[in-house]
Amino acid sequence: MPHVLLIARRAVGHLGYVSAVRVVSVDGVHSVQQWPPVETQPPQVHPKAPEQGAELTSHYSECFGCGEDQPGGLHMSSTIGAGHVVHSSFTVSAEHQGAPGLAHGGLLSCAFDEALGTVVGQLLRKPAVTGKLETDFRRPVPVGSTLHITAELDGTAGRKVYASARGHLGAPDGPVAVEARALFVVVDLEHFTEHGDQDALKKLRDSAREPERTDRWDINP
Ligand SMILES: CCCCCCCC(=O)SCCNC(=O)CCNC(=O)[C@H](O)C(C)(C)COP(=O)(O)OP(=O)(O)OC[C@H]1O[C@@H](n2cnc3c(N)ncnc32)[C@H](O)[C@@H]1OP(=O)(O)O
Repeated sequence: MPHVLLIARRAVGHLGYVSAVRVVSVDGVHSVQQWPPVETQPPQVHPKAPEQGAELTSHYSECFGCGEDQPGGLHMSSTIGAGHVVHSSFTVSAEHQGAPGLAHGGLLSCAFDEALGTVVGQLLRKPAVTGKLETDFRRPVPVGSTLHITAELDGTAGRKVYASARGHLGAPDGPVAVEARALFVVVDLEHFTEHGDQDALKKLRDSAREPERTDRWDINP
């Protein structure tokens, strides 16, 4: 099935910043999508965002995506890249199978949610949650392989943050197996205090007081 993906990025004068046009051709049927779907402003990286090359620690030890205390989790690791980019890696294990020997698509979407959430949270340092996540599965991802995911901030529009990511199979320059785009929405702390687990939030808040853990609380409590 032929897929053609073309991403063109341009500055739109003083009105806005990013306009990426995504052209997809599937079996001769063409559809043109603009990404981000609305006019956006350039992402404002927080002055306290980790510097390029910084290896990120988990924002919450029980997070399914990156938590070290989550035995069934994805145990993803991430590093800050150049510009508005975070590099993450995810190794597919037998627990992540859908078909025999192949990663489950939902698990792969989860890995992208994590990678995209990481670029948003770590670079903007505002609590934000996924509002919409769209994933294109382009190649099967076998058990034992590692996906090298590059996630990038594409722009902001008020509380809306747009980010996209590509997952390369086996190596950072390997073939693209999965792509994803997401809308994150910046939320107040009440989002977590009203709907989340109060005890776990208190534990997280307390651990954020430890000097080496000050990175945790302001990202995604
Ligand atoms: C470092 C961290 C890594 C973590 C990675 C993992 C991240 C996650 O998985 S978070 C968990 C999954 N997500 C959630 O549980 C979110 C559940 N949803 C919600 O709480 C709410 O719907 C929420 C907060 C997204 C939006 O609600 P609310 O705050 O009332 O804002 P609302 O006015 O509806 O939306 C804000 C804007 O976003 C737009 N928007 C919201 N959802 C969507 C959507 N699905 N599609 C398109 N636009 C949307 C709205 O149209 C609105 O746009 P505008 O400002 O132009 O009017």
